[in-house]
Amino acid sequence: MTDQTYDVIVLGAGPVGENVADRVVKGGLTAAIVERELVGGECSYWACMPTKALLRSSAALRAARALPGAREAVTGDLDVAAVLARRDAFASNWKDDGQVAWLDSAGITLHRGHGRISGRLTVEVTRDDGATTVLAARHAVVVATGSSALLPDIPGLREAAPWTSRDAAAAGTVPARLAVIGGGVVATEMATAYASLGAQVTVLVRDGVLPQVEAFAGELVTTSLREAGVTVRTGVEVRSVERDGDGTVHLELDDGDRVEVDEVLVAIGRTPNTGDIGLETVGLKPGSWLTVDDTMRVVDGDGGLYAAGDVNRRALLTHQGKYQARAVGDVIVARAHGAAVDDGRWGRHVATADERAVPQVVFTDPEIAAVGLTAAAAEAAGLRIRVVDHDLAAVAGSALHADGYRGRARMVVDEDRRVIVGFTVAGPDVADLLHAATIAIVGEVPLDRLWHAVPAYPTVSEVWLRLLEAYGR
Ligand SMILES: Cc1cc2nc3c(=O)[nH]c(=O)nc-3n(C[C@H](O)[C@H](O)[C@H](O)COP(=O)(O)OP(=O)(O)OC[C@H]3O[C@@H](n4cnc5c(N)ncnc54)[C@H](O)[C@@H]3O)c2cc1C
Ligand SMILES: NC(=O)c1ccc[n+]([C@@H]2O[C@H](COP(=O)([O-])OP(=O)(O)OC[C@H]3O[C@@H](n4cnc5c(N)ncnc54)[C@H](O)[C@@H]3O)[C@@H](O)[C@H]2O)c1
Repeated sequence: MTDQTYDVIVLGAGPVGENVADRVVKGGLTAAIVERELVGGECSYWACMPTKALLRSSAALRAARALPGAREAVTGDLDVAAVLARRDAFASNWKDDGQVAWLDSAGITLHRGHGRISGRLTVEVTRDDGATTVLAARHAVVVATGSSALLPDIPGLREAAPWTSRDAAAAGTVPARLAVIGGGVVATEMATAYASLGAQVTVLVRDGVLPQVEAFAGELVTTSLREAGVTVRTGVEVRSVERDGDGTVHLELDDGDRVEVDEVLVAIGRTPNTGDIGLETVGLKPGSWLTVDDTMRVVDGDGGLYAAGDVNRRALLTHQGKYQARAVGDVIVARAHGAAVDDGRWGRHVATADERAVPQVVFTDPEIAAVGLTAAAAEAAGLRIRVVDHDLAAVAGSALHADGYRGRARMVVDEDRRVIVGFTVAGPDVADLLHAATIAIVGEVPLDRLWHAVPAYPTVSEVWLRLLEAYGR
């Protein structure tokens, strides 16, 4: 029996679910959103916001210490309690009143509880007290349930109560010794943060540091982590973990070494939140990532099922998930109204940029900002490329920005089309340089035209001119 009917039901009120619901309501449809924890999702309370708050104060301190005059004015160390308090504020003290008020103002109906699909266009919501409500959708059910930390099957690990990204983001105290398993984005950002907060950090990496980005960027981060006192061990696997009666965690490595710490953070990637959402009722496999077409409609679904954000594995980033949300919200509205669907390449109803133009900033020291393909990925994709590198320290704006500035930029050019397909820059405070590259890639701006986009002097952006000069005209 159906209790309530809406045009669209969104499962999960993370940043992506919220944006899907907002979009369909703006398009004239009704929407309900189902959330089992906090409205705002992982990003607001346990991921993007709190982790960036943990990193920001020490980055500002580093910047001041890199400048004569400012350096002399810094007379103390980082105030850890103040950093944690600012982090708490950025996580809204783990309360979602503000987000709930926003849902209200946007005309979206919130159903609190665990949502499960119970057949085509039907969702059952189970509240904490066990009461259930059955919701029906006229047009679409959108799964935006996100992802959770993946735990490897290392003997003793689960029993040792390891930290996941959630614990690292929300910790109330800083452990004296922290081991980090993994070398990706979470591992390097949290190693940077906790080292700055005073922990003795050991990073245990199976492969290389930040394997997803250009190798020079991972090398710069490794060097600076080591300079900050972090032990970075690459090419090691953790064999077993044990927490003893005193709370000390003992890790045994595959080379026989042992590491003793107070907490161990596992940061080896994500698993989709699809294990208990009723996928079996619509012929899909519980626990799997949801494969979608470019309009975010689930492949092998029932036609009314969509998936956006982390759960479809296209790009596990908030901004990219919200981009998908705009496309999927609009396409649901178009289909509901029988309007034309604009699903051609770069059309309104598709998320084409997911393919080859995903921007990401890693907030380590130095920051890494990258968009599009790495040189290796471009070659693997069969492109005929030319790689152009430039030393970021050799740009007037960088030299002014900080003494001893270290950094590097790379552009990857598709030689057949003479357009940029990849851009990576590593250096202090480079995050906001990235959008220019994203525009160049998405706009497929010809290199000959880029010469007319003149970077202001003396800014770090002048690296664009240096890269073009190195490429030649
Ligand atoms: C430590 C860390 C730092 C990060 N930093 C950044 C960053 O700086 N920038 C960036 O772009 N990305 C960052 N990310 C990635 C970013 O957090 C995710 O890409 C983003 O949160 C995905 O949004 P989402 O809405 O798809 O999922 P989520 O944010 O995970 O939201 C999903 C929501 O669905 C709810 N839910 C799940 N199952 C059910 C169910 N059955 N019923 C009801 N509700 C359900 C959950 O409770 C949750 O609220 C970071 C990730 C981590 C782990
Ligand atoms: N600033 C940001 O934009 C930001 C920050 C944090 C996280 N995120 C997103 O969150 C997602 C999750 O981040 P993450 O760091 O957990 O994953 P990741 O995919 O970035 O890195 C995982 C790392 O773990 C290693 N690994 C995998 N399996 C392993 C195993 N069994 N043992 C040891 N090492 C193993 C991999 O080689 C890789 O280095 C990413 O997709 C990332 O984009 C984004």
